[in-house]
Amino acid sequence: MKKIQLILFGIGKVGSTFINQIIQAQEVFKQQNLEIEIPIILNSSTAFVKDEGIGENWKANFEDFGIPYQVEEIIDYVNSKNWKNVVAIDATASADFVNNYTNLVENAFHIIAANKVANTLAYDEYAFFREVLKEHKKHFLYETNVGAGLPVVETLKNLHLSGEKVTKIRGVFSGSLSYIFNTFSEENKNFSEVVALAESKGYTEPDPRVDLSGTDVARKLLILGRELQLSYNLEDVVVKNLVPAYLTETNSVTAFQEQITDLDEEFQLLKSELKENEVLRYIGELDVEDEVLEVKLVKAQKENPLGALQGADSLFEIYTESYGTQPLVIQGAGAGAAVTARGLVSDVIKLAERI
Ligand SMILES: NC(=O)C1=CN([C@@H]2O[C@H](COP(=O)(O)OP(=O)(O)OC[C@H]3O[C@@H](n4cnc5c(N)ncnc54)[C@H](O)[C@@H]3O)[C@@H](O)[C@H]2O)C=CC1
Ligand SMILES: N[C@@H](CC=O)C(=O)O
Repeated sequence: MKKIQLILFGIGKVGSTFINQIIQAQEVFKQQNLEIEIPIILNSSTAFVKDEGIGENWKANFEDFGIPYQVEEIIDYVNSKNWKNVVAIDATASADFVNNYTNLVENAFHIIAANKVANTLAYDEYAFFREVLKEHKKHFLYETNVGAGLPVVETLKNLHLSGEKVTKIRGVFSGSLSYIFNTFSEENKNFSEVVALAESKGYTEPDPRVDLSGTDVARKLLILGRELQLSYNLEDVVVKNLVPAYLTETNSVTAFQEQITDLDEEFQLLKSELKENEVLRYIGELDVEDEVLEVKLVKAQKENPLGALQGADSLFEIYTESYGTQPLVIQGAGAGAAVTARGLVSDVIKLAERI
């Protein structure tokens, strides 16, 4: 039996769903000769440790027996246990936490991340971390960075590494914005109400401005570009920001949520300009040949693939030399705790096959 210890950073919507999926899938893991445990769970200030695995009562135990921690103490503790296969799961959205990645890898942790920050650092830092991984022979998996549980990163990587020339990637990369524009186009609700609904369903980032500003889609575009070994930076992506400057940086998330009604009038106007068979779509496009990375709001006809999307579905069209005029298409729920957590579990299984 191969034993794997998961150290879970971030027990919000995705992290807590991940714990429950891991607990519920124990029998399936056993059939694959795997014993997968989560001995440590952490939020930004508190850790709960149980060497044999946290078990079903983890929430109550975290509240009752959680202790303050420093990441360095967690690393020392894990080292003292001599566990053979240790994986840090990053289910935070934290840029600060990413500063620990190198230290974790140097201390024998593999990393699986839903957090997109490490893959969108300045190119030099991104490349440096790849070197650290190579030097320490550790794995870093992040399928959920793009399209939540959809197999986008691996598909693109496989195409590229098999010598297929990818010419363009285009689509609706944001599950939350897909949901927002689907609902806003079809229902008689203010834009601000629809954003609040998307937040309540767990589709947005912890700070919804990361979605509405285009940053989340720009990150995904950059991550895909870097899978094609293109050394772009976030600044290379031309982005249509839906959040006005005065709501972008200076206000807290709560203050933004209180002021988001300021956007209602502008979006109502945009909606009134739509023809009957049109919907708004926030799309990403990477044109490899023309070196264009762009995130923009467009009008799409309901009967074409972009316009026909439902719910929080994302759509990725990959154009290559072999998939010329008819692209390879990956479509499905692009956000939500259940699909994202399952994507993390699937990365754990992939990692287990490699170690
Ligand atoms: N919600 C979704 O549909 C998807 C989310 N993701 C990514 O998953 C990550 C988590 O998203 P959610 O669960 O929705 O967010 P969330 O806000 O519900 O949870 C984040 C958790 O991280 C914790 N945290 C923050 N800083 C930390 C630190 N330094 N150390 C340890 N814990 C820390 C917070 O206390 C919170 O428990 C984000 O990076 C997001 O981009 C990726 C794909 C889809
Ligand atoms: N907020 C993101 C979640 C997945 O990455 C999105 O809306 O797509």
